[in-house]
Amino acid sequence: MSRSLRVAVLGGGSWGTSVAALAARNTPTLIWARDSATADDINNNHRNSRYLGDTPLPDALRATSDVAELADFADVLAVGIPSHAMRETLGRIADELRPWVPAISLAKGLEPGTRRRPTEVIADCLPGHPVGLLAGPNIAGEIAEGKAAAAVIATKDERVATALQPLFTSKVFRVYRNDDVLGCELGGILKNIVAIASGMAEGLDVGDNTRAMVLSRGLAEMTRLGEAMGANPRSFAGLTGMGDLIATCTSPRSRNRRLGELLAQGKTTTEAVEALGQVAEGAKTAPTVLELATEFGVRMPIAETVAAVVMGQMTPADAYRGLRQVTPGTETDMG
Ligand SMILES: NC(=O)C1=CN([C@@H]2O[C@H](COP(=O)(O)OP(=O)(O)OC[C@H]3O[C@@H](n4cnc5c(N)ncnc54)[C@H](OP(=O)(O)O)[C@@H]3O)[C@@H](O)[C@H]2O)C=CC1
Ligand SMILES: O=C(CO)COP(=O)(O)O
Repeated sequence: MSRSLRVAVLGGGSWGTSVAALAARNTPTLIWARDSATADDINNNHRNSRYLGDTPLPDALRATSDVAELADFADVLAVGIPSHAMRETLGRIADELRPWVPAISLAKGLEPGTRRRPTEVIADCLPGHPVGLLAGPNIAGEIAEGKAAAAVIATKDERVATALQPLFTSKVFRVYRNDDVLGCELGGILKNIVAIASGMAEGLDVGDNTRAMVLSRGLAEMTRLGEAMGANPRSFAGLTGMGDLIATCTSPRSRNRRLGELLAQGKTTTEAVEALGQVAEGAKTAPTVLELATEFGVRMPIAETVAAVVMGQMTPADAYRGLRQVTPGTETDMG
């Protein structure tokens, strides 16, 4: 009988660790954290105290801060590095990986400067490797605590998706397949921007009706951009679109939503990011998405407004005054 596929996770933050914990319950799993103290904490205490507090991790999960050891171990690579640092980190492992190893992105942001999606960055850095992503409404702390959820593995290759599905599945974590990589990836990336708007709504106490408007119209502009870029609009109604939008916009544990709240309290973006101590991809992604919107000729008033706030060009209160002033078109045209 062939041995089970070994999962290597690049990135020892909250999501990389939570995904590694899922995999470690099914198959041998090794996680790489650049900070050796994090690797030691996982190996010795079965915790990642910095990112997941006291939540216990499986005893079987092993950690390293040596990329070569991770590359040597990998039958499957899951990449849990924030988008802005993914290229540099993959560059350290690219030559060491066996060429057939599939690489699955866990990230939900665009690379600043290039506007490339994480799966595109992976394809640039690991040419020839099967590429895909895992996404959905998955607030890391909840997954690590064993709360029930579902996600999607998106790849173009059905056989790869089918091989990967059981590695991350548990009794309480259901993994679907979708071949619309673009749509699934954009859902996770774009919802972070709407989550910042939702956090600002919370901080400004504008009310639940206003927040529902922002979520619905946010989903409309996410879908509009996705469709213009060639994604399947139905993906935006699924787990990686509406599902993740609802989780991130409503969860007090979402970093993007918290960023919005901090901005509404009068913090600058730099102060808010520092106060979070964890990545909130929407802050860098919002201005980058506007470049895509221009390229594809799509109107994105919510992204425009969030970008103006994170760049310090508008206050959250003015943003909400502005959003209320958008001239409504036909709803189903998503205008
Ligand atoms: N947390 C969540 O609920 C979810 C997050 N995601 C996505 O997962 C991705 C990873 O985020 P997440 O784990 O949450 O982030 P965290 O902020 O929890 O952790 C970030 C991790 O990335 C590492 N890192 C940061 N900069 C670099 C760098 N320059 N080189 C190498 N490593 C670096 C950090 O290392 P160090 O500790 O040494 O700084 C840390 O291990 C993001 O794209 C996020 O949107 C997706 C689904 C759920
Ligand atoms: O993507 C997420 C949940 O699916 C996590 O969102 P935050 O990065 O806002 O915490």
